[in-house]
Amino acid sequence: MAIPVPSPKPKILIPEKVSPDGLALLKDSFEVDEKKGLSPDELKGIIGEYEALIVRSETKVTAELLEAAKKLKVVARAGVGVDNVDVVSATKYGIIVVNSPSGNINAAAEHTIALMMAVARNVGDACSSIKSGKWERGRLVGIEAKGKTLGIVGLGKVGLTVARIANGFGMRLIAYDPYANPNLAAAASVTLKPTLAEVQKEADFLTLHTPLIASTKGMIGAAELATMKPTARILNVARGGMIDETALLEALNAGTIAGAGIDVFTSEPPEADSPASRLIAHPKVVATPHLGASTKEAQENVSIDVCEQVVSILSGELPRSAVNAPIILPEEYRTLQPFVTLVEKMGSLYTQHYTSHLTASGTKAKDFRTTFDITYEGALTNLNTTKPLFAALVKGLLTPITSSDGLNINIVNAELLAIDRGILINENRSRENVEDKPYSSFVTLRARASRSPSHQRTDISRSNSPAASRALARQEQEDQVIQGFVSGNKPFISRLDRFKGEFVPRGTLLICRNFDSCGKIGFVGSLLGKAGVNIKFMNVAPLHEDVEENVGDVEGNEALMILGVDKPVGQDVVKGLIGQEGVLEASVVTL
Ligand SMILES: NC(=O)c1ccc[n+]([C@@H]2O[C@H](COP(=O)([O-])OP(=O)(O)OC[C@H]3O[C@@H](n4cnc5c(N)ncnc54)[C@H](O)[C@@H]3O)[C@@H](O)[C@H]2O)c1
Ligand SMILES: O=C(O)[C@H](O)COP(=O)(O)O
Repeated sequence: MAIPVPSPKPKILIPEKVSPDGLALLKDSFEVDEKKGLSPDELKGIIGEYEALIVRSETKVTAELLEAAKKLKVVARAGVGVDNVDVVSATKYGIIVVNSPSGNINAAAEHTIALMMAVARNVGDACSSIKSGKWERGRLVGIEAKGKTLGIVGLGKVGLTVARIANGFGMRLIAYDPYANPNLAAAASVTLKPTLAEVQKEADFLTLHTPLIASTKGMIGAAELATMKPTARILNVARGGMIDETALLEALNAGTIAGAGIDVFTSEPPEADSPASRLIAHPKVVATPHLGASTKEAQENVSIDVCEQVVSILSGELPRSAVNAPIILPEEYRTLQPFVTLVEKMGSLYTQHYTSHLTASGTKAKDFRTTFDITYEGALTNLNTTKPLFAALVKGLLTPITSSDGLNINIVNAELLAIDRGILINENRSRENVEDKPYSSFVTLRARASRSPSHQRTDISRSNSPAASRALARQEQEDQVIQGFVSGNKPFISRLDRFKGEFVPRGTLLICRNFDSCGKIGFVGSLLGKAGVNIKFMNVAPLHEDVEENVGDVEGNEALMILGVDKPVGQDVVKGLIGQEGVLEASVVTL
């Protein structure tokens, strides 16, 4: 009689130090190999045997490694940041990437407070001094946190936790975060300021808690440091690259900044003789080697969180925090995919356009609102569920302002994430006849100027009285509106703000509001040409008829110019456009 050969257990590779608490969940059903210190070539040589890979921030999960990982189903990051994982390649190979977005929040917040107190009381300098046999009580007098102003940049999960702890120290709390939930800020006694400049100017301690994204890269440079108090101290437990390390070094040397507490660096570990390594050596700096998440408790949390998800995936179930999770289930794919793409692009266009446009006064107008109506018309009203569209909208709205690390939006968690951010989305279906339009379904996204109930607008629009018509015109002026449709499986935007005009939401777009008169196109084209930017297509959108009918002549001669360009347009070029030749406002978006 043939003896059945037991099928081998699936294998899991762990090339870094991950807490054993999570690994214990794996050991019965899987073969768990903990192999530290592998070179990239050694890792590539063995990865083909494994179905799961669990890493922290040190293992580089490259496209080359993933290509060799023929059996791999999941890469689990025991922490938040997936900067070390090539997520695009993982998605291409059908490998799910999961992380633990909240397991180390408290650890990062407490580490920030540890650095703040160490910098306030010269703990680093005092420790080196006493260890070298000195007794320098006079030189090492510090300051107290009580009564001082803590400026928080980025009031998300870690920023809010820092605020709550610092509140207990009796500090005054101010923050800059254009997308923060005002209710959560108020509950933590934090006053939100409209600009980073105000926070910089008032802060005795300035602490950074944003993701590293285009808008935060180098956000604290020489100009920003120059506006801070010379007694101010600066803290970074978020990501290297947000503070210009050379500028900070110069400010510390010049005595225009009093100290710094730094856990993260542009390059880790920092190269010898780099600005980062000179900062680390500076007596006014307390530095730690990316230890924000390195507590026993946080490591237990993240390890259990990701190991549970590895078990789910290897058992054929959906994980709770997949970085590259699908928004749509396979059976819905065919009908919904083009609309999911459209709605996600509308959300992303909303956030980028309304929070990055430069106006004639030269100031950046951040106008991110939190109450939205999304209306599905035509064939879309017959859908069984709009959950994927809702998730796509939340993803579109939030992705431009969050790094891929922290935000894994899918149909399961979209509503919760929106609520966390204080975002209210009313979904409506309208059976209005769209047969006269060149498409069968379209979607309207309306960000309300105030939290007025969604039915109010319908009531106004049904009335024919002049007063109601004026009220409608006012609302049209104040609401921010984006409308789109799908034709031939391709998404189109048909209205942006008060302007109608069809364009494909893809690539980099320069969007200018200008007086509708001759010469604009030539002017913008020549400025872009000088900057080496090529125009791929352009579209002029006049005022939308709803607005035109009701507003009269006041702004009737304005139009929107949308230019598809072949590369990003620098802020200096955008600034050069505004106020010239009737260009009133401009924004650059990448979709
Ligand atoms: N040092 C460590 O070991 C460690 C540990 C955990 C987290 N982190 C890092 O800490 C940072 C914060 O993490 P989190 O979990 O609180 O993230 P989060 O997404 O919860 O919060 C980030 C906040 O930044 C805000 N923001 C985005 N762009 C902004 C801008 N231009 N200006 C001002 N605010 C802006 C967002 O609105 C959000 O509220 C991340 O960079 C994360 O990678 C580091
Ligand atoms: O992204 C994170 O979770 C933190 O930066 C911690 O990274 P680590 O797991 O390498 O300590």
